[in-house]
Amino acid sequence: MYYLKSEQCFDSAHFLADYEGKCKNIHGHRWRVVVEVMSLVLQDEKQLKGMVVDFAKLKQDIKKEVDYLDHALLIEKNSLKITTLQALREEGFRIIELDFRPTAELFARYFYNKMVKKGYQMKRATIYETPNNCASYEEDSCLSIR
Ligand SMILES: Nc1nc2c(c(=O)[nH]1)N=C([C@H](O)[C@H](O)COP(=O)(O)OP(=O)(O)OP(=O)(O)O)CN2
Ligand SMILES: [Zn+2]
Repeated sequence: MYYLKSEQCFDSAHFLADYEGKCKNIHGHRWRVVVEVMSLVLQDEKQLKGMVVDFAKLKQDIKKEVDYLDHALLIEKNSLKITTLQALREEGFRIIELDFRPTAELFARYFYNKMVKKGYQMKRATIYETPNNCASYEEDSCLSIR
């Protein structure tokens, strides 16, 4: 099996609703997204010969997803009062509502699934919330413990 690893970063704010502690406040992170793809075979065509995928394409595909979340306030749907959300939007802030709690674990699953939808065979997606803390999502190991 061949494995490729590529990473991108984005800077965004979030908060954890229903969290007792400092992370209930709006705060920012430089989120580091590390994507690992895999393949049993390598390509055979001239330009891509000997590659799983061109790093340039992999990088571009990750960057597209990461850029969507960049410089925004990432909120879990229904975690702010409608009037608060409206007021923030009226101020012109970029707000992205997510249908999940914006934790590192769930962002890892989010990026994993985004890359699967683009046709990649995923090994793992890892999200660093801080330089010291990260969460990973993968599905292979889940299958083997069923
Ligand atoms: N399992 C998880 N735990 C926590 C998450 C998470 O996504 N998954 N997220 C948070 C908060 O978002 C918080 O910003 C992280 O807080 P903390 O670990 O305390 O980070 P610091 O800013 O203090 O950075 P360090 O580099 O670790 O000092 C909380 N928990
Ligand atoms: Zn945080």
